[in-house]
This record gives sequence, structure tokens and C-alpha cells, in this order.
Amino acid sequence: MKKNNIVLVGGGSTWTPGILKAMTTHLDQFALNRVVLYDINSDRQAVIGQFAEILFQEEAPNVEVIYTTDKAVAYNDVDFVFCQMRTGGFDMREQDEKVPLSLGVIGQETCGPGGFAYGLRSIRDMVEMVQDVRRLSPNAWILNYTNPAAIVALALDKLFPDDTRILNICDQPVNLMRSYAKLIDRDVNTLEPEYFGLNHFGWFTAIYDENGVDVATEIKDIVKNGGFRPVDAEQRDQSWLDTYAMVEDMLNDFPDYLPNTYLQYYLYPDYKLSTLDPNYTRTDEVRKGREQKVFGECKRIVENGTARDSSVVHNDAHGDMMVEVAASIANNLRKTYIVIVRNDGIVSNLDDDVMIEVAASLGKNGPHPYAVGNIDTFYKALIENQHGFEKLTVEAYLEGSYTKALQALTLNRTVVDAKKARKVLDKLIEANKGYWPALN
Ligand SMILES: NC(=O)c1ccc[n+]([C@@H]2O[C@H](COP(=O)([O-])OP(=O)(O)OC[C@H]3O[C@@H](n4cnc5c(N)ncnc54)[C@H](O)[C@@H]3O)[C@@H](O)[C@H]2O)c1
Ligand SMILES: O=P(O)(O)OC[C@H]1O[C@H](O[C@H]2[C@H](O)[C@@H](O)[C@@H](O)O[C@@H]2CO)[C@H](O)[C@@H](O)[C@@H]1O
Ligand SMILES: [Mn+2]
Repeated sequence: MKKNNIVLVGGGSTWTPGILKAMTTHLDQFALNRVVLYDINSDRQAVIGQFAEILFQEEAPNVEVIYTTDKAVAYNDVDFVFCQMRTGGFDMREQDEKVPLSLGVIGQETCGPGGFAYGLRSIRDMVEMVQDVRRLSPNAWILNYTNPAAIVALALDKLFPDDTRILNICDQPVNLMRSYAKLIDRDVNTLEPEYFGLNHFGWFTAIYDENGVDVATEIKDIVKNGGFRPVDAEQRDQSWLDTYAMVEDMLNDFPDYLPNTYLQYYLYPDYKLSTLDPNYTRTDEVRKGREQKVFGECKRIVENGTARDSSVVHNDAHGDMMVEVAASIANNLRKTYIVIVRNDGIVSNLDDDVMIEVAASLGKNGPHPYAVGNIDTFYKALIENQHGFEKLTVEAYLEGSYTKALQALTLNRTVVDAKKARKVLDKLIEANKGYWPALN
């Protein structure tokens, strides 16, 4: 098996220790020669980088570990880029959530105006990353997890249409699959999904077990009676438990398919707004929770010189998926993953340029998506509206267009009212000075 050189962009991310741990436990599936962590923030990078050195020294001493803030080191001779950057960090995530909430609109990092603001920040850094990687490692696979993945995917598809080695992925479908599997007491690896939609905006239409039986109805019947929880509920903050509980409402209203949890913001914007605190949002929860825990634990491990006693830095759906996706490509395993690809007829009654999220076989030539066919009016209309929002967001960025930005926000189901959209847009422009292009 080929030993891969990989770089983690956003090496100082809160998710990095879990991903590194997953790498050390998947070496038989995804062999490693060199792991580079790259971040623009040297302080964050140093903490996680020193942890990485200890982890690999203990678990895989033959793998070279480097942490750096130098792109030339990071992107040189790479086989796989795992990208998970957050332009503007948690300070700007806080603005994405609190600015809309201050004006009575949903504040969420990937949905609605928050996702719009984050998208306009992410595009610039993501484009730069692709250009840098391609200069130094023309054949590297770029596996992107950076959010808002829907907007990032659309922008990269528009700007690098011939680059067939960029793949955008979200871990939420896998996390939902793991949660369903627990609900019906099955091994998730025996289940095969059918899925369509946009990122953070899709539905499972079927889930087949190893005998070809669709178990979606069994899952829906349990969820509709309440008590749906994430597989890793004991590690979750209350807001995530509330989010999973909303799947029951969605299914009772729209029983056709199992919905992605993020649809709650688009289907029940008034109710969700009434539950959100403009002064204490998910960013506050993450900073007090995951960020402190991860950085505190990495510092403790560095002081003690061992990671062997650590239960905080563990595998999770996110890390496992990132490594398993890379393994499926590197070793041509052609396993099924839900990924984001250009539609090009997969959903027959949607435009070709929509970046859809769909199940695909993943091998050395990339994703081969499974055909979906025609989708029903309700789903088609929801997706086309949301795609309009995403497309106009990308065009607003590329053209520096205030009008397109206003159109995008007005289309979004969490906003709708154009006067509200204008107020939110103007306040977001102020908050994002230095990150966004000028919008005229
Ligand atoms: N696709 C998914 O399903 C999924 C799942 C989890 C996280 N994510 C995404 O992963 C990213 C990291 O999330 P987090 O909560 O750990 O955030 P974080 O702020 O802890 O980590 C992001 C890191 O990226 C760094 N960074 C910012 N700009 C950079 C650039 N231009 N180049 C290199 N590094 C840069 C920051 O300094 C920071 O250390 C976010 O985009 C998040 O939305 C996606
Ligand atoms: O609010 P955060 O920062 O905790 O999470 C935002 C991310 O939420 C989803 O990711 C899940 C993931 O699906 C699951 O496997 C587990 O690792 O928890 C994550 C969240 O806690 C979403 O898919 C991502 O896009 C978000 O970045
Ligand atoms: Mn996601």
C-alpha cells in the first residue's frame, strides 16, 4: 500500500486531534509517510502540533510529523490535502450568529445570513489554498470540509471547473447514519443510504440493510415517536440534543423522507428564532466547551509527554470519515459515501450546475454518484430556492455586487423580507470589514 503525504489545513482546528487519532487507528487502511499541520495561527498550531508529535511518536513512530505556518512547506509534495479552515476564527463565527439575531433573524454559522457571511469570508482563502496547492502539488486530492461547504463547493466549481481532484464533504450524513444505526441496533457499516439535496439541506430517501431491505420506515416510526438522539449524545451540548429532537417535528409534518437536521432552520424559522439567545450562541458554547477541552487536554498531554491516558482526544464520526474517505480514494475501494458533486443530470429535474449532496461510489477516479432521477415538487422547489441563494452569494462575491447580495439574502427562507435582508446585509458588511470584497 502506498504511504501518503498529507497536510491538514487548519491544523490548529478543534477537530484536528480527533482526526489525527483516527489516522493512527486507520494506518492499515490509509498508510502514511508524512503528516503536516498547517495553520495561519502559530499559537494554536504549536499546541496541536506538539500534541501530534507525541501521539505519532507513541502510535506510529515511522510517520514524519511537521507543523508549520509556511505554505511552501505545507503544500510541497502532498498526496492528500484535508482542508478545514475557519476564516476569521470563532470571533467572526460569533458575528455570523449574533448580528442576524440582533435584527430578529436566525443566526447560524452555515444557514441563513450567518452562512452567507461565512461564505463570503471562506471563498477568498479557499481559492488561494487551491492555487497554492496546485502550484506545488498538481495531483494532490483536495478533500474539503471547510464550511459553509455548499457555498465553498459552488465557488470552487465555478472557478476551477476542470479540477477533478477537489471534493467537498460534510460529516453530518454519516453522523445521522450512525445515529439511525444505534436506534435500530444495527452496525452502520451494513447500511447503505440513498440521499439527495444540497449540503445541510437534504434527505435520506432510503436506507438499505445487508439483505437489501429498506429500513427507513422502521427508523422513521421510532423517530416520529420521539427521543431521537445523536449517537454520541453524551458528548453533545444541549443545543445539539435540541436539534436532533426537531427531526421528530419535521417527520410528523413531512413524512416522506428522513431530513438532515439543518432543515430545521429553513422549515421552522420563527420557532427556531424564539429558542435562540442573541447574547449566548453556539460559539459561546463551543468556546467554553470543545475549544477549552481540546486545547486544555493537548497542553496537558504535552506537559506529561504521553497521550496514552487520554480519553478526551478520541475518534469520532468526523475523524473516521475523513480518513476513510481518503482511504477509499487512495486504495480504489469504491465504497459509498455521501459527497457534494456537480449535478450534471444526477437529479434529472435540477439544473446541471447545482452542487448536490448525494451518495456516490468513491475510488481512485473520484466519486461516481448514483442516479436519483426526478424529485417531487416540494423538494425541487425548496432546493431551487436555496440554490438561488447560494449561487447569488457566490456571484455577489465574484462581481462585488450589493444587489446580488441583497437578492441572495431575500431568497433565503430564514429571511424572506427584503427590508430585513437589507438591514442584516448592511450590519454584516460592517462586521466583515477586511474579510469581504467591497459590495457596490
Ligand atoms: N464539513 C463538515 O461537516 C464539517 C464538520 C466539522 C467542522 N467543519 C469545518 O471545519 C472548520 C474548522 O472548524 P473548527 O470549529 O475546528 O474551527 P477552528 O477555528 O477551531 O479551526 C480552524 C482553524 O483554521 C485556521 N485558519 C483560518 N484561516 C486559515 C487559512 N487561510 N489557512 C490555514 N488555516 C486557517 C484557524 O487559525 C484555526 O486554527 C470550519 O470551517 C468548520 O465549519 C466542517
Ligand atoms: O457547532 P459545532 O462547531 O459543534 O459543529 C458544527 C458542525 O456540525 C456538524 O458536524 C457534526 C458532525 O456531523 C458530527 O460527526 C460530530 O463530529 O459533531 C459535529 C458537530 O458537533 C456539521 O456537519 C458541520 O458542518 C459543522 O461544522
Ligand atoms: Mn457539515
